Amino acid sequence: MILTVDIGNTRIKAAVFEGNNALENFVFEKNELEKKIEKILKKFPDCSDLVVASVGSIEKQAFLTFENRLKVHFFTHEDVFPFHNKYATPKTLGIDRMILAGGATLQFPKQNRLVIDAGTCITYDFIDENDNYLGGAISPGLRLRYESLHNFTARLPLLTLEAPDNYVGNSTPQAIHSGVVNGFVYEIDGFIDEYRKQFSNFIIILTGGDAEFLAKRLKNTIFANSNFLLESLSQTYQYKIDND
Ligand SMILES: Nc1ncnc2c1ncn2[C@@H]1O[C@H](COP(=O)(O)OP(=O)(O)O)[C@@H](O)[C@H]1O
Ligand SMILES: CC(C)(COP(=O)(O)O)[C@@H](O)C(=O)NCCC(=O)O
Ligand SMILES: [K+]
Repeated sequence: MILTVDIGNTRIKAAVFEGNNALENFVFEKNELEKKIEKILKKFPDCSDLVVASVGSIEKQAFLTFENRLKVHFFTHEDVFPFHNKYATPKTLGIDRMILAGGATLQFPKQNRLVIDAGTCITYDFIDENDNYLGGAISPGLRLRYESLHNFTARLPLLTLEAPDNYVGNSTPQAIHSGVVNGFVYEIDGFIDEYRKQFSNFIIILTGGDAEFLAKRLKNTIFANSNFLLESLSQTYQYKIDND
């Protein structure tokens, strides 16, 4: 039994896995890390490994306290991954993107794959059928768009996510919802269309905190799996153990 922990820039997500089965999922804030992990381990005392991917501000030292109880693995660029990294700056590629690429390679063998993670940022990652990680794109996520409109202007209010009534927003709030939500949806559909021009066939995996909201609004039909990063963490860890 393993406990996987994904430390993003907004929230921490965790899940306990028995083989490929997620037994329970958890979401919490950075300041609750130690307390929450204690609680999870109390509930699942059979966890033998704690596996972490962090792009947030939390480093390996935060997990030292658990090392006398279970095996702690904090993923880094030094680990073995199931793909060939063709990024021009492989050492700066986000560990979350490497884990997503690892999971996509292992779960969908011998095909082109596009992974879209709609989290704090939207990340696009493309792994071709020969398991070459080619790269992708990084853009602001949904909440980041609402927050930056507010933070970098004098007159725009901070709004929370709401589906716009219309493309033609007839008030400040409706104009912001239209711009943020429609811009977000058009961007992703637009990217998918561009990839389709370049690669005839690929599967699309959509994940991240906004995946569910997004999936039903896209022109392209995509199956959303909010748990894909944690599943990938568990699978990439197993791959690492088998190939070290
Ligand atoms: N309770 C919540 N707190 C913060 N963001 C949330 C929440 N529920 C949904 N979201 C959405 O999730 C996105 C962040 O996704 P997430 O996958 O948690 O990010 P990260 O992995 O970067 O920490 C935000 O854009 C926001 O719209
Ligand atoms: C792009 C990211 C900030 C996304 O983080 P997230 O939205 O998952 O919190 C993260 O993958 C990162 O810090 N990447 C480093 C730069 C790169 O991947 O090229
Ligand atoms: K992301």
